[in-house]
Amino acid sequence: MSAKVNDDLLTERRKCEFNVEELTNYLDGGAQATQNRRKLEDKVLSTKGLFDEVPEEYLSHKEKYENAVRKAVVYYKAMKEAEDPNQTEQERANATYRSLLHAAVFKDNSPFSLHLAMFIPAILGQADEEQKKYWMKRASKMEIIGTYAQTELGHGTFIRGLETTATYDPKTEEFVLHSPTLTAYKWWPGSLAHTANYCVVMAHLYINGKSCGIQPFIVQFRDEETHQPLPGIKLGEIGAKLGFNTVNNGFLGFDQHRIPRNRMLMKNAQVLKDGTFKRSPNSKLTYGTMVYVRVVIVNGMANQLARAVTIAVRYSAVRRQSELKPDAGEPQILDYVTQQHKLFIGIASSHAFTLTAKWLTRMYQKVTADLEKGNLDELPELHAIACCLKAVTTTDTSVLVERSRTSCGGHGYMLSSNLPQIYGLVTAACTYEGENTVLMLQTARSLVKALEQAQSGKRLSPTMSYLSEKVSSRLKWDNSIDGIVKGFRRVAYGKVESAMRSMRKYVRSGLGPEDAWNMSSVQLVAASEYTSISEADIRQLQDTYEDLLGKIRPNAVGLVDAFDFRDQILNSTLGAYDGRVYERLMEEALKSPLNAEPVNQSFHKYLKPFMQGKL
Ligand SMILES: CCCCCCCCCC/C=C\CCCCCC(=O)SCCNC(=O)CCNC(=O)[C@H](O)C(C)(C)COP(=O)(O)OP(=O)(O)OC[C@H]1O[C@@H](n2cnc3c(N)ncnc32)[C@H](O)[C@@H]1OP(=O)(O)O
Ligand SMILES: Cc1cc2nc3c(=O)[nH]c(=O)nc-3n(C[C@H](O)[C@H](O)[C@H](O)COP(=O)(O)OP(=O)(O)OC[C@H]3O[C@@H](n4cnc5c(N)ncnc54)[C@H](O)[C@@H]3O)c2cc1C
Repeated sequence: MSAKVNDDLLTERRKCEFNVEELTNYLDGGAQATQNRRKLEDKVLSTKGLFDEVPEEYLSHKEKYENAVRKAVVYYKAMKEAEDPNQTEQERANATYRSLLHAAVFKDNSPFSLHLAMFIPAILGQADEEQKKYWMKRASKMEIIGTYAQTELGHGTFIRGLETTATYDPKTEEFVLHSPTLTAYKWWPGSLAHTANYCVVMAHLYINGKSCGIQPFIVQFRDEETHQPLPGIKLGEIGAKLGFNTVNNGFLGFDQHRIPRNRMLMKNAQVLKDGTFKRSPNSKLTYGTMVYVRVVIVNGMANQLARAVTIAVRYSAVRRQSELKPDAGEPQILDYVTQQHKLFIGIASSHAFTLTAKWLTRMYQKVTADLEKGNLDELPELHAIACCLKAVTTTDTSVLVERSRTSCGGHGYMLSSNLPQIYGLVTAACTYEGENTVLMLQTARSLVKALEQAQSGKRLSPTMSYLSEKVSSRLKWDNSIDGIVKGFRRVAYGKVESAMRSMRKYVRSGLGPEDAWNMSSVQLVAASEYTSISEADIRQLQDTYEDLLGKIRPNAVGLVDAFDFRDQILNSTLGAYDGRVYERLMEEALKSPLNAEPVNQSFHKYLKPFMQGKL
């Protein structure tokens, strides 16, 4: 018999003014997609051995990793078996697109995540047809496990500064991979330490002493039978982190490690047997895997933020605290407008990121299809947009997940709430796949170029067209959606124009272009994101905003129920559908190994002698 649902949550669900299932279907892309997703979740989550006997927060660093590998094997086998052969690739992708199935199994991400998130996309995007056929067969059947090894101890952002070398030896038709310094060691790649046995390595190619830029190489670094590191390979784990502690991030050093010529992924650039180098049509095509993951991250943020606000809103409907009016009893904390302010922006942002992710994915698919036909025209715009949206959505999600945590008081600080772990996952995304400041500056680079083109009368791409609109200096402000968008466009135009004016001022003062850029870089980053609008407008917007909070209030629980996360996926004492928060907090607390005995051995070993002055 299922546990009794909390009365306040029942009341909230009765008050909801819209059809929750309809919103769930919309988010999934239709009723059939909801059905597919739920069927997939039913199948996978009913698999034995997927969940932890002991909560992983009570395991050692080593036990956590070993437990995660145990679960990853079970999980990925269950996912493979659950796949519906009658579904199209697209339907299958949709079914997992919104599902955070892996989050039900891995609170801190999976030791296989890089295999799926980067190793396979790197092969798909960087291998020639023959290489793709061979490596995709092995990688998709999990015969090999891979990762993406680009970052080094000494370099992460500056790819052209990577020190790992790949020197072509035409006599043996091999590349010699070498880490000339400690800072050249690959450092950070997920799964690298003990899980994977192959990786795509980004290394500086040299032929006859001449630099041929950064190229991708597929490299085996562990024996497929014994899993021992191969000769000339130094491997290890980089240590405990804020989060991602079951992703097995590692380091790898090469000592004159030889690989055959056909291990350079040669879709874009090629090295012939005699060492002839055939350049890529655009050297930045080598960076293509990162563009893909930045697009995926936007959708991932939407899902993670939805998970956090579901937990915090349901908890806020159950938690009663303080007095809003004398003798009126303790209200639900969700009735405090400050609590609504903290949480409802998170609900709205998750929906905004979901829609943005769909739009960006379509743009990515179009540009990728054009690239296949040799048309690179829209690649710079895709890069600029992907940089901006990855940076903005990860920054906002980190802020909003942390706000969801602090809105739950002390219980939000419990690992059993799962809010700290979700924060650990999303805040990492502000750094990986391109540190956010660096990516915003890439976008700023495109904005400055676009404004210069607009000022010389050239047509701009759709996403930059706001820079060529002659925006009147006194825009008639109204708080309609259209009016607000126009306001933002005017602010955005002003930010770019001001940054550019600042750079020109520095150049006139005698600074070189690079120093002028650096001096203006705070403004340039601001030009790539949005900031405030003028004073007078704020009051009008504020009234509208507070009115909106009141309209959302009766639907808040319905809005998060519509995300349709199962309790296993929320994995939270505060966010379960039945709202039995206090019982769950106690159930989880009793699982602490410290509660196995009333008196811990440290009393007799240390405390008692200390308190009796004998230590
Ligand atoms: C798990 C829970 C969370 C849920 C989220 C879901 C996530 C899904 C998967 C998550 C799983 C695992 C997580 C771990 C994954 C993380 C893996 C990594 O971190 S891999 C390493 C990532 N590293 C980077 O991103 C490095 C960032 N640096 C760069 O990209 C480049 O160095 C640079 C772009 C900053 C500069 O490159 P550089 O060669 O120096 O170029 P210039 O600045 O000189 O010139 C810029 C010029 O080039 C164009 N350009 C740059 N990059 C690209 C590109 N990618 N595509 C196209 N064009 C590009 C740029 O537009 C400029 O053009 P101009 O015409 O000259 O202006
Ligand atoms: C959880 C996690 C997982 C990761 N997984 C992988 C992986 O699987 N594979 C992989 O290859 N890498 C991985 N990385 C590494 C990640 O890609 C790098 O950390 C990231 O690219 C940033 O590089 P960095 O750490 O060297 O920082 P740096 O590049 O040294 O940046 C440090 C600071 O300097 C600033 N800075 C740098 N350049 C500029 C500039 N031009 N203008 C202004 N400011 C600048 C940055 O904004 C930042 O604040 C992972 C990282 C994390 C945190």
